[in-house]
Amino acid sequence: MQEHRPASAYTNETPSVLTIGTFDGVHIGHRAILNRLVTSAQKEGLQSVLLTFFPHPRMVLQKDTNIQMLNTLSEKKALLEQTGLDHLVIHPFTKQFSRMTAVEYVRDFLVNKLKAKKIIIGYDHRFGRNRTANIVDLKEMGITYGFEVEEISVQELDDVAVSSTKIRKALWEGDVTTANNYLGYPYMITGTVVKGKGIGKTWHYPTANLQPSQEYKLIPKNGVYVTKALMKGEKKYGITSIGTNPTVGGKKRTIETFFLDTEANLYGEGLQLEFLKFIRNEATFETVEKLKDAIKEDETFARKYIAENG
Ligand SMILES: Cc1cc2nc3c(=O)[nH]c(=O)nc-3n(C[C@H](O)[C@H](O)[C@H](O)COP(=O)(O)O)c2cc1C
Ligand SMILES: Nc1ncnc2c1ncn2[C@@H]1O[C@H](COP(=O)(O)OP(=O)(O)O)[C@@H](O)[C@H]1O
Repeated sequence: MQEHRPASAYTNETPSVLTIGTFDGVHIGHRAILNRLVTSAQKEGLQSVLLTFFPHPRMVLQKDTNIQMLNTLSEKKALLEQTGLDHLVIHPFTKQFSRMTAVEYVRDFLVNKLKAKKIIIGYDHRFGRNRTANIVDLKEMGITYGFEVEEISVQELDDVAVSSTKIRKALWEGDVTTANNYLGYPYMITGTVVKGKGIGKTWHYPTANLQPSQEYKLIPKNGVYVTKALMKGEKKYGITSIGTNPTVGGKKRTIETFFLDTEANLYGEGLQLEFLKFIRNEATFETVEKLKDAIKEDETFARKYIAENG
């Protein structure tokens, strides 16, 4: 898969089959559409192209700083890489871009730049300045500019929307099992290990504090989870606590992992943490001793889970 950022970097002259969207999560429903795109391009000897806008239109137009996404851009690239897609075009959704008329957008951008010969798109897709144009307009423009429009059915689009909503809701409720079923892979947070309070080591439970690489990344509900990460190519399981550590009077929300059977200095390391199973809610214990007992139980739970599922 080749990456082109911004769209002006795209110079391939072979006609393309194009789809447009955020594809946040690249979940099973998204992959069905991408599979259709890739297969159609292969059959007709065309290039398969996904046009995605980054930063997300909502970040730009509504200055939405609370936006929560299932994928960072680099996670999304890695997932798309597996789909067989030829080209990922990442274009910044600026105010100026949003003011393009529907005809300018279709003629100059989709046809002249991205060489669209076929556009696979949802029946409810809207585009152009103020999002005034719809799929009927797109089909008419197709006659003028020589491309075909293939509509993604109501059913298929519904499935995609339902999955995205279910995944977000499940993660906000800590239900990573449901989220992972819809995603088709374990939910992950990528980031860097930073220094914490330095208490963990004194309890024989050192915890690697993960600073997510992007602020817009959705963090699952506060609680304790069985997790997994690769360290120098080696699979390591852990128990991760997401929360404010109320027992020790913490305030900041942290993502801390005690890795089982591991001894390593992880400060400054990049980690991709995969969430496998919810264990329990975060709790405020009366004493640190009781918290340590709870962590011991979490560890027992995790070892059993890994033995049965790992
Ligand atoms: C598996 C696990 C479960 C945890 N559960 C809780 C909890 O329920 N409540 C809480 O206040 N802190 C919990 N903690 C967080 C500890 O309070 C925290 O790891 C400790 O304060 C050490 O922090 P430090 O790594 O910044 O030194 C948990 C930590 C781990 C590793
Ligand atoms: N098994 C392990 N799991 C997690 N971190 C470990 C482990 N073994 C050693 N470490 C190191 O210990 C650090 C965490 O120790 P801790 O006392 O909790 O300090 P901090 O509060 O700074 O996170 C990690 O960042 C990592 O470098």
